[in-house]
Amino acid sequence: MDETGGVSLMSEIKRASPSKGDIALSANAASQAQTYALSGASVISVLTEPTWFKGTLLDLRLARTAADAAYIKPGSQDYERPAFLRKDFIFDEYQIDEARLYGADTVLLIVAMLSQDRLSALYNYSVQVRGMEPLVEVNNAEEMQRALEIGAKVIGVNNRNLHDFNVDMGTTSRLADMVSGKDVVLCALSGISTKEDVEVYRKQGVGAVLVGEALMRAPEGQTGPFIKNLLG
Ligand SMILES: O=P(O)(O)OC[C@@H](O)[C@@H](O)c1c[nH]c2ccccc12
Repeated sequence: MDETGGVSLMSEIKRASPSKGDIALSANAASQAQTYALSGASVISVLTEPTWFKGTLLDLRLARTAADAAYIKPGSQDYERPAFLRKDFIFDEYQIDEARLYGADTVLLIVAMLSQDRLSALYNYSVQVRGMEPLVEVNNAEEMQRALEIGAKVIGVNNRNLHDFNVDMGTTSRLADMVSGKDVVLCALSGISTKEDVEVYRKQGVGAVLVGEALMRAPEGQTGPFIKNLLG
């Protein structure tokens, strides 16, 4: 997918989560996004959900604006501009419009949350009306089948089970065969924190990894080096 050994990084801005509680409450979305952008992240995922993740749509706008502004600085053109993902529980077309308005390039659609009809309608709306190819999240073979049925091209396997929050890093690996040879970018989501994790997925044909908590917990000044190490 890119020059960094084939695996792209989707770096996430996430202050809190239902499974981990508070992670980085005082995080500044703008500076976090600049660091991600200038360290080689291909996608910046911004949690906009307020109740469980303590995010806001304003975080998305600030992150997008700050990352764009960073590219005006001399010497900042070493990396491609990252794409922005609105991470939220999307169940209505209106939220897709909202995502666009606040600076997102695309949205997350969670298969487990939607009937097949609604999943398909939201997917088609995003692609055909807004020109945005969503990240479609699955957690098992049945959901993967549903994602393939609607024609999803970017499929994320969440290693975290949304019912009990257990993380099983093998979840992505076990489903990888279902997309091999298809025109699909397979993404591994959750629980990723080391170069070794990324390497395992790279060998299995995973195109992108999404990292949230590990990046949000990186000590001050260490986020950039952490990213470079993950990708290097
Ligand atoms: O913080 P981690 O372990 O790197 O995981 C991030 C990511 O997978 C997670 O934020 C996520 C995956 N799917 C979601 C759906 C909604 C909200 C959040 C998510």
